[in-house]
Amino acid sequence: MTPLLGAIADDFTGATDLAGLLARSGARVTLRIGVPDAPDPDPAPFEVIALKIRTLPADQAVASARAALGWLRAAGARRFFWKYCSTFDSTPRGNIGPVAEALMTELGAAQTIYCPAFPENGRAVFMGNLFVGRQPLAESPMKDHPLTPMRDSNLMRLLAPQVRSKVGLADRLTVARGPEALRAELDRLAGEGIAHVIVDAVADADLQVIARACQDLPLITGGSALAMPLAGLYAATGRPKAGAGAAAPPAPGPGAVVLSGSCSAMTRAQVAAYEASGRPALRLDPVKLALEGVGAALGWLSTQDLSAAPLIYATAEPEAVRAAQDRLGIERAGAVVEAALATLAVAARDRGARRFVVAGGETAGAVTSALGVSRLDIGAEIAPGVPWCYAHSGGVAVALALKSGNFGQQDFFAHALSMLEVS
Ligand SMILES: Nc1ncnc2c1ncn2[C@@H]1O[C@H](COP(=O)(O)OP(=O)(O)OP(=O)(O)O)[C@@H](O)[C@H]1O
Ligand SMILES: O=C(O)[C@@H](O)C(=O)CO
Repeated sequence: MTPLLGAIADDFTGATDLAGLLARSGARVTLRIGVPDAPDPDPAPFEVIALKIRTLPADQAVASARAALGWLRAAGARRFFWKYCSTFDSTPRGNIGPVAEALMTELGAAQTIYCPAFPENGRAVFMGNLFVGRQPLAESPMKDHPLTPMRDSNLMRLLAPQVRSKVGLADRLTVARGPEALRAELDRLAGEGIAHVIVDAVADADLQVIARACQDLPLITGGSALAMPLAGLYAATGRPKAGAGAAAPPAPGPGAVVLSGSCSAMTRAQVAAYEASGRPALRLDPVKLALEGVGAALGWLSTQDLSAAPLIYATAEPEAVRAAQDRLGIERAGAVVEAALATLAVAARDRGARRFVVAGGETAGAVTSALGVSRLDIGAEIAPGVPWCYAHSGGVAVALALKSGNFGQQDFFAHALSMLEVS
């Protein structure tokens, strides 16, 4: 069937987040890692392409997003979703705005909306300002993110330098008046030449209103949560459902590994809880990795019983991250960690690991690429925005939980693994 929605995600955990919430509609969701080389004769109702473009130079990000759009259009999609982080992570120059503007041009769209709100995970947009729980974004732990530190909470100010056309706001007071009022406000703003509209949302009911008002736009942009009511609306358009939403696990075997390159506050708590529960764990030091390579970590892994699901992490407090970045540079510090975790993932698979819990979007991108995964089927949700995903890697069936840095409860790693426990 032709896809009801074609989505492009700027990182891999973001893509599984989106795919998991689309799957709540009950319709089949296929997640492609990167732009497929060939068309698929049987695309799913919801097609998601995962890119790793959040921190790339804007021209490269735009080129990848255009290629993804081309594939989705060729598959028959006519409505599109540009998914970025619920904490609006971007470099100062992009890539949220440049990609949105490029997709708008391709689609002939005069206006689009931006709504990163994800109420279930504590992300709310009010008067154009993004909150993480009760904290403004710039006062939340996101201010210390290793690659995209967010030091402003105002989405208009963040977006304006990233786009050529004018940025405006449809605020909560308008959203509270319902879909028709929001539609009228978007038309009024369009009349003023405003192409990029931040839309407030603090609760799921707001997302329902926004979805109803905007469902016919060729391009919608936002966090994953807005796609959830959209999926419900599109899936209810009377087309047959192509298969059930959640895929079944492929009996992945007892070996497991947890790999964490996320330094978010929630991941730090999850790493600490997992280690405290007595699981084997190895901490990676980026400076040591840069000087000595990954050999010692591979040696450690080779001695581990993978049925105990060992943890390997570079996760560290902001001061330690800054110290590594001062020594190596921001990019190199991230890259050595990503490369090491990717190598360790392949080594773990070759020793029998079949379940992989991976924390961090950039990290997940590096790991899935190294595992040679090109397509994921979406399974049961472990936590809001984190489903188990099933794939093939090196000829074997594997299960992957790609966890966004800030998602999940403290016991996430053990909880995820227990869902696919093999006796
Ligand atoms: N100790 C460290 N020092 C410096 N950089 C690190 C360290 N540990 C991890 N990193 C890098 O920090 C980056 C973390 O980004 P990543 O996207 O993986 O996590 P996240 O941003 O918390 O997750 P998400 O994007 O899903 O919210 C990666 O590039 C990783 O390699
Ligand atoms: O939207 C989110 O918060 C996540 O899906 C994400 O993009 C993390 O990288």
